Amino acid sequence: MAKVLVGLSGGVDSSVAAALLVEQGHEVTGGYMKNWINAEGIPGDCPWEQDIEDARAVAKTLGIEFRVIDLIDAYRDRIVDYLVEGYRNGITPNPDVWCNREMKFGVFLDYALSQGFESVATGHYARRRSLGDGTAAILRGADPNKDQSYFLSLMTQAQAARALFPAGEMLKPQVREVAERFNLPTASKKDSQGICFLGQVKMSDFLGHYIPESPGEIVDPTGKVMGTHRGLHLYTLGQRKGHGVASPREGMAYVVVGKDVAANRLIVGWDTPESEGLYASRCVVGNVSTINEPFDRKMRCEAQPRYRAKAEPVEVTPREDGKVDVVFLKPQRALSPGQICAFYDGGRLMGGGVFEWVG
Ligand SMILES: Nc1ncnc2c1ncn2[C@@H]1O[C@H](COP(=O)(O)OP(=O)(O)OP(=O)(O)O)[C@@H](O)[C@H]1O
Repeated sequence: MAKVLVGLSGGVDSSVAAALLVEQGHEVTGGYMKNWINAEGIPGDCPWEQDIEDARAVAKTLGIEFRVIDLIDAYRDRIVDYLVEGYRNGITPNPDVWCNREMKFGVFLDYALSQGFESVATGHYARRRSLGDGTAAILRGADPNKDQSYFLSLMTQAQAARALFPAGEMLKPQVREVAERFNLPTASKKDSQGICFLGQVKMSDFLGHYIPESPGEIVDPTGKVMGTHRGLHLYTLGQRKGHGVASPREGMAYVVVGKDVAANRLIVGWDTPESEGLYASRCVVGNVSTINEPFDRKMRCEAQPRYRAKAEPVEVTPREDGKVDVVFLKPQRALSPGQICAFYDGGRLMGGGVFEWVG
């Protein structure tokens, strides 16, 4: 039996993770990470007060200790600044993936270890397997519709060794059943969506607080002016909606196919493999982190370029600078610098990195 700190977010998945650990006989404490409190004037819709109340009520029902841990400064430094800087520099950052590495299994895990806990548990839909030699592997969650292992792809072995994901062994309907069986006050709470601290607020409204708009022309690949954009940082390769260029007819959509930074022009084209710039097979992935084995030689595995994308066969070759060259056997749509590339060996998460160059 272990002393475990469970990240209680006020949602049903982490409530059930805590309940299962209590049932298994562990010594469990619930911890809410206070990351973001909608500071004055910054657009956001983080329901943190309600979430703390819900997390506290879950802990009470389970008869476990509950703590609120103030990580506001670390969150601003490690997640919000990274997000804003990323958009400012024209990349597409993924704060959810970094949050797991830097916050939940970063400063929150450090806090847990300093307080005598052995592990941090979360409600992620992923599975962890002890490999017997003190190391651990992370597998895709049992529920293929909910699998969240992609978000854990920048975790290190040291972090995986201390992690527990009890809800990831179940399907979502089973998680709701467990919540009802334990009479948890979150049993029928709606799942949260999008980037947690933004809630229903649009990313563009949030960014508007930090980055001024800088309008320019939207052009098609021949240079014909099609409209006006509000600032290149607000658009992502492959984006279909929100650029304001109407589709001429059913089945023909304009999507973002490129950015001409020097001329401050956004380029739109047809959503087809023939559109130059939209599909790519070769890329360089940096910030590489692996959970079990390093990429120390040329390897075949699968890579998942986005949360809801399919993992596709790739060849990975290590480079002198610590990054890896990745070649997708089939060209992929809209790979964008800043996004996370998660590597898998079948159902096992090997690690991940950040797309730095796509060609
Ligand atoms: N503010 C927080 N404090 C503590 N733990 C958190 C917090 N936010 C998220 N977590 C942990 O990280 C897990 C995954 O976070 P995510 O935001 O993806 O939640 P989710 O999938 O909606 O799960 P839940 O139903 O538990 O909210 C949660 O299940 C929880 O264990």
